[in-house]
Amino acid sequence: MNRVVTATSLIKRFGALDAVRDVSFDVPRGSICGVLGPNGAGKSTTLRMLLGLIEPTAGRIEILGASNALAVRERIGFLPEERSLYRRMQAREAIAYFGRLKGLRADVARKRAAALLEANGLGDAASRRIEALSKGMAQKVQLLATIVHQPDLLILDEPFSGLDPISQEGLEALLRDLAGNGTTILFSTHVMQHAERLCDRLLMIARGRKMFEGTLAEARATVPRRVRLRTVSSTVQSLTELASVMRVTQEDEPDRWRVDLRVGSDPQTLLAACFERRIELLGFEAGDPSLHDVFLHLAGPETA
Ligand SMILES: Nc1ncnc2c1ncn2[C@@H]1O[C@H](COP(=O)(O)OP(=O)(O)OP(=O)(O)O)[C@@H](O)[C@H]1O
Repeated sequence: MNRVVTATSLIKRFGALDAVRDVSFDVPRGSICGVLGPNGAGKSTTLRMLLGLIEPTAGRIEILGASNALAVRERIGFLPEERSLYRRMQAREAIAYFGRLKGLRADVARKRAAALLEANGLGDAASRRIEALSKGMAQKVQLLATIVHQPDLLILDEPFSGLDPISQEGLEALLRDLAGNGTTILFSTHVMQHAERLCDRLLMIARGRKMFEGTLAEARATVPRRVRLRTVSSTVQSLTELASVMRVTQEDEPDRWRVDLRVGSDPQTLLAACFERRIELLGFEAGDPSLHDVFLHLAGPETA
């Protein structure tokens, strides 16, 4: 695997608090990788260590081939959780300014800023001050400022927070475009649905510990599959070697059952067993577990 980030046994203590406890993970080149976890899990602390903003208490980081992000800062874009654009600057100038900070020539930075605004539906906002933009527009401008120097690696801390659903969709589309053009993206979120739609890879952390690292399919495979059945035949209760079977207690719908498959059983095996035992099915629905289900399963209900 061609990796852009390799973090090994990262630990961060703040006084008596273990904010990050022995977390290791990789970010493959070209991937969209989500760092998931509830508030206080240690996501921002992990990203800040990668960026060289805070020193790990222990552990090793390799980022774009360097042991310290500051050595490769021109190749990294970072959107912090606390948004900060100079409110009196015009949108185009604000983006160009960040480009200049990353080493672009003034004329190149301005040209790119104008092109980015245009390409992202904000052409009309180019000469408006940041303070005159809506929150969603200002956030988009800040993201454009983060990518104006065309970084190889983009790190975003909670990029979706504070955006309405339409702006969230717009941001998802922009991130997909960037990834399609070869940018590696690492972002933190506590909203599982964004990760579910966007990510190739996931890192789940809870209370500073890594709970899972891998693909979406691998994450889903950690949870026993659940099937929702409809049948009036109570023979369904005899399927105990395959699953734990519970009637869904709704008086007006006595034919509904929740079937939690045992490890190693899959919905096809269950379906075959139903036919074999002549259980007449009125409904059979085998949904994928959501990332929320995966998180609850791995980290426990009190963490989600
Ligand atoms: N500079 C600091 N000094 C002391 N404690 C800190 C500091 N930064 C973070 N913490 C603590 O470390 C823990 C992890 O915080 P962190 O910000 O990494 O969580 P997070 O997963 O990003 O949460 P959120 O989604 O709320 O931003 C929290 O208990 C937090 O209070």
